[in-house]
Amino acid sequence: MAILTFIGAGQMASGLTFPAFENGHEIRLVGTPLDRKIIDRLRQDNYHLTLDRTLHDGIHYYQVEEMEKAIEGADVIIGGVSSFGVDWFADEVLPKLHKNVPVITVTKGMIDEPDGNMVDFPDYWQSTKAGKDLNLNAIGGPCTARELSDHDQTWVAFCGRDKDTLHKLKAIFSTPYYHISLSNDVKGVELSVALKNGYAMAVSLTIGLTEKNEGIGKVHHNSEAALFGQSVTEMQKLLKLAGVRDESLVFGVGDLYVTISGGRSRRIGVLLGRGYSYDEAKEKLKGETLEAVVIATRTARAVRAMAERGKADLKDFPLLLHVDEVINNGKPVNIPWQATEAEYFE
Ligand SMILES: NC(=O)C1=CN([C@@H]2O[C@H](COP(=O)(O)OP(=O)(O)OC[C@H]3O[C@@H](n4cnc5c(N)ncnc54)[C@H](OP(=O)(O)O)[C@@H]3O)[C@@H](O)[C@H]2O)C=CC1
Ligand SMILES: O=C(CO)COP(=O)(O)O
Repeated sequence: MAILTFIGAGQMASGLTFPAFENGHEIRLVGTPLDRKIIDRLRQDNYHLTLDRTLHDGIHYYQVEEMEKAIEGADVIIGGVSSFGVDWFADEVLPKLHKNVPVITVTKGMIDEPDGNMVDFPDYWQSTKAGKDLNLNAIGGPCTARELSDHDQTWVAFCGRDKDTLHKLKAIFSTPYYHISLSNDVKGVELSVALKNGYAMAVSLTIGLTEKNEGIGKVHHNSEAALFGQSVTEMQKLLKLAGVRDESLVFGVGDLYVTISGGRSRRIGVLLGRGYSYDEAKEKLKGETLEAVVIATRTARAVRAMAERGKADLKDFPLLLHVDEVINNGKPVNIPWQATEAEYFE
């Protein structure tokens, strides 16, 4: 039995307690300063307010000021914040961790540098004073927290630099419904699953457009599939520009599928497709964790920076740049269909 301390009691970290608890481990779930109500309610009856599921009885719950107590004696630390909590995690959590205790995080996202270099979060944390000696790993791939909580068959990748650590982490979390591939291409896996958020929003524009033209509830799959293909093409080019391994794309592609089917990034795309402005859509989804807009903005900025330096061709990214225009410049949705046509000759 291992002691697992989850920091951040959002939906994903809390969903991950299911496989971990069922494998017999001691679970300590610590809320961030924003999770106070979630922890209060969990302490009453194990019901998680935003996950909308009841966690296993026997999990230990901690408010943020009890974090150090929860970290004491832990064998693994699981980071559960969203991309909006990355700096809080760097400033408030990393300095409290011991370098021989592995960390694994669920956070998806990336930071773009002025030259267009895209930095994944494990690398970002590793570059901080408190993070430089830590053993930082991450989870990427298609996984919605509620479906994992419901024991739906789930397939993810654990990535990190040390093979033995990854095998140890896999043994802790692996169950007959939680399937874990391993990779040491941290940047590849993490960028792939981050990029898909912006593209899930882009594909979902077609869902909203269909509803706008033909009525709510009307569904067409051709247009969704067309932009799915275009998204994969653009993601593949982005990963190539980032210099990562080809096989890491597959985790982002699976993630794109699940996010279009049932993610929060879908909801904003659908509203934009229906004709709401970005501000109106944001207002309608107030309180939701919407990472897609930040990711699409950062990715478009990175592509433009690389294009200025002659490293990328803007013509390769019509969908990304259109989404960026819609959310950041108020342009109406007008999918650049012609630009998605390609010619492939040997
Ligand atoms: N690796 C994987 O398998 C998967 C990962 N994800 C990713 O996991 C991350 C968390 O998603 P999810 O749990 O669904 O989101 P939630 O919104 O449920 O939880 C987000 C967590 O981050 C905290 N947080 C947000 N902003 C801040 C801040 N400024 N400072 C400190 N803490 C903050 C939240 O507090 P509060 O709840 O009060 O906002 C909460 O603890 C996301 O990056 C998401 O993309 C998602 C699916 C699968
Ligand atoms: O990452 C996800 C599933 O793997 C969920 O994405 P959303 O943040 O869009 O809900």
